[in-house]
Amino acid sequence: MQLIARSITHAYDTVEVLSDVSLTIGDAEIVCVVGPSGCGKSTLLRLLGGLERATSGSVLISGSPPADSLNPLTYIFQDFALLPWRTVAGNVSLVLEDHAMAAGRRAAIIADVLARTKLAEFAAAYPRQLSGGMKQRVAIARALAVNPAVMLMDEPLSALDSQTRELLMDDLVDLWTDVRFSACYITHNLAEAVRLGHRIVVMSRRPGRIRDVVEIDIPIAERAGRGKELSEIQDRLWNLMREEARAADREITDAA
Ligand SMILES: Nc1ncnc2c1ncn2[C@@H]1O[C@H](COP(=O)(O)OP(=O)(O)OP(=O)(O)O)[C@@H](O)[C@H]1O
Repeated sequence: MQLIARSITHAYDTVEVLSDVSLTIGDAEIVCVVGPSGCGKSTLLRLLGGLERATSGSVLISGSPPADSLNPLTYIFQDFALLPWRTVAGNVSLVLEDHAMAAGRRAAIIADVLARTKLAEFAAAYPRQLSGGMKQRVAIARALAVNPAVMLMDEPLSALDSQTRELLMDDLVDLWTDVRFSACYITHNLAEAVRLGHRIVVMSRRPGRIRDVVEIDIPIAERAGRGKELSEIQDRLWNLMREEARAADREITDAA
């Protein structure tokens, strides 16, 4: 299945936030979106997921989601969005409870995604007992439970400290190698983008337009050992973004 944004323009009242954005998230592809603060990245993700409707342009799905997909699109947020009164297994179960299925199948799905996210031993724990990294792994497990065609990830690692972020990036690489999920992955962090993205979409400042798309042809599983090449790509991205980021920063400061 492909998720396609076709010439999206979006405004809130008179403020144009996105302008003529077209992009495709293909099968088994992680597309990272980077750009200065306020350029409309989260808005783009909400439009892709159908939470809001674009002022003009359209979001299309081409092809079929996996046969056993319960939800073609699912979100992963920065703040994990877990229910504190439910256990780890209970939080994952939540997304399955709207779907008619035998209790045995539900339990099997939960066990499978907890194993994939290395949380099997923590099934009975509550979110307050978990570190930030583990909480985000629960959110990832919950997203995987519906076997989505595309995961919509809004800065999923940015609430975590840098060591935890590194560990979770390794986990995401392992997971992708195992499951080959597709994702639109919003981030401020260029190191994350070059580690995880097959393609990196660089946005201009608001109204966000696509300034450039950088493809990385190093296999994701090999990137941990290719630091020099990744850092060159990161420099290239930063050169594309620097002036836009500076201008966006001045804009926000001026408005304060
Ligand atoms: N529901 C809304 N109503 C009005 N304005 C909004 C709404 N959501 C976002 N905006 C405005 O749209 C612009 C883009 O916001 P958005 O959160 O999409 O940007 P972003 O690139 O994700 O920002 P950041 O990188 O800081 O998270 C901002 O100026 C924001 O204030």
